[in-house]
Amino acid sequence: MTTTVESTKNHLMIGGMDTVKLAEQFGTPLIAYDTQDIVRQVKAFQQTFANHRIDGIVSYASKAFCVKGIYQLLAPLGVHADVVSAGEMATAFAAGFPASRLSFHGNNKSVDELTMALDHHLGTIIVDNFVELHLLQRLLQERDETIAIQIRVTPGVSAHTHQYIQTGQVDSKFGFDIGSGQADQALTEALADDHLEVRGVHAHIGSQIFESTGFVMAAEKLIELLTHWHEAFGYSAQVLNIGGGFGIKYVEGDDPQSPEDQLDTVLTTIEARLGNHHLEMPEIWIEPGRSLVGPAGINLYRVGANKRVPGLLPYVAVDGGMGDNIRPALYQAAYEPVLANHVEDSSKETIHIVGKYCESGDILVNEATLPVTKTGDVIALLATGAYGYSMASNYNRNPRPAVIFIDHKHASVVVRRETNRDILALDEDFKKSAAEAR
Ligand SMILES: Cc1ncc(COP(=O)(O)O)c(C=O)c1O
Ligand SMILES: N[C@@H](CCCC[NH3+])C(=O)O
Repeated sequence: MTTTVESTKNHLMIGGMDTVKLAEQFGTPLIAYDTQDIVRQVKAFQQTFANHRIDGIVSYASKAFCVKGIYQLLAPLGVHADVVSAGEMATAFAAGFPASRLSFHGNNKSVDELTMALDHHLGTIIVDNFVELHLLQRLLQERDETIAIQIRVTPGVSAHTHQYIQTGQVDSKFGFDIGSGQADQALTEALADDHLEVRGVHAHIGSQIFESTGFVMAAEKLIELLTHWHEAFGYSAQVLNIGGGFGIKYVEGDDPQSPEDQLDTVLTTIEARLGNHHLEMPEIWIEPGRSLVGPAGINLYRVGANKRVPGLLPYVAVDGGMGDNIRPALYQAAYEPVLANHVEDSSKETIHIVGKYCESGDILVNEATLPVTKTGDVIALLATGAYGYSMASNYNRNPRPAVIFIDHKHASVVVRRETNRDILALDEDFKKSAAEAR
């Protein structure tokens, strides 16, 4: 449990520290993570693999939250990570994360990005399509180098989740299609190229998945594919990568099967199906993003203005909003709010918690029932650790918040708060350049 309530002061605590004091010390909006919550979930995944005596790799999906600090937290735990851009790669390198434990994902990797990956001898490229495959082959041939790859396929499984975050169905921009023979073609071409070490197969079926059924179906499909590849091409995979997507609880009423329980069920299926087909157990990879960092993070805001119209729910505005958390506006995502400086009170009211951005849709929590709030109060949203800071923007030229890690009751800034100077850093002086051109 990341957050608790301190009973004398009635304050919300994270990782044993008072959120009201953190808000004062570091300013708001503020994103705070309980590092030990992340560590605990990594260990729960690793323990599940160990219980099955399966060689398992936990490869953190960096897109959920990508800053140097997270790589530095995860590296000593033996975790791998996947990156999807030069920027994520550069962040991992800057943090000292071993390149051999990075895999490179993406449906449109550029020449420059693939070159960067090869220059740094990345552990794995997860090949997504034929254009990329052929580009990679050309680059490797020019350099006369080899690299390990996994072949990403679309298993034809739609996870039961928001349509924008489903990826495993056949009609998807990601991965080689199985049914039309594309995946076979990709394998054949890759096996024929000495510059590629084909380690195995990858699939990712979606995100925020609450129960293991989709994973089980995808794993069954992948094992069918591996059986076919074994029979048709004599190919034995060393890696079976089932992607990420383990769901988390955001609000009361969300009741996901725990990520490690979902994994446990999938591993049991994999063991049984491989046995039926007399295939050796490959290394099993998972790519959790949200489940590692989501529950560990909270956002802290300070209450400013409010608007009260008789007969309507009050609007209570905080000093952040869609710039630091786009998920409510983008996916109608729901979050649990807490009045951090006065958690419990018998008198409560229902309000809209809104941000400060110039969009009517900038609503962080549509109907929140909280103790009555006043200007200067601190509101926390819980479980904001995934896809919050990583999808943050400078809309309305607002600076992005600071991010802190709470580690054994010590708070460290892992990303400093942006300033107007940071925001202006990329702007060029058009007036000057136009005058020079004349
Ligand atoms: C290929 C791949 N792996 C892993 C993830 C991480 O997903 P999640 O954060 O839901 O665990 C994603 C994002 O959905 C992804 O596209
Ligand atoms: N950004 C999404 C998840 C996308 C997963 C990326 N493959 C979210 O906030 O829920």
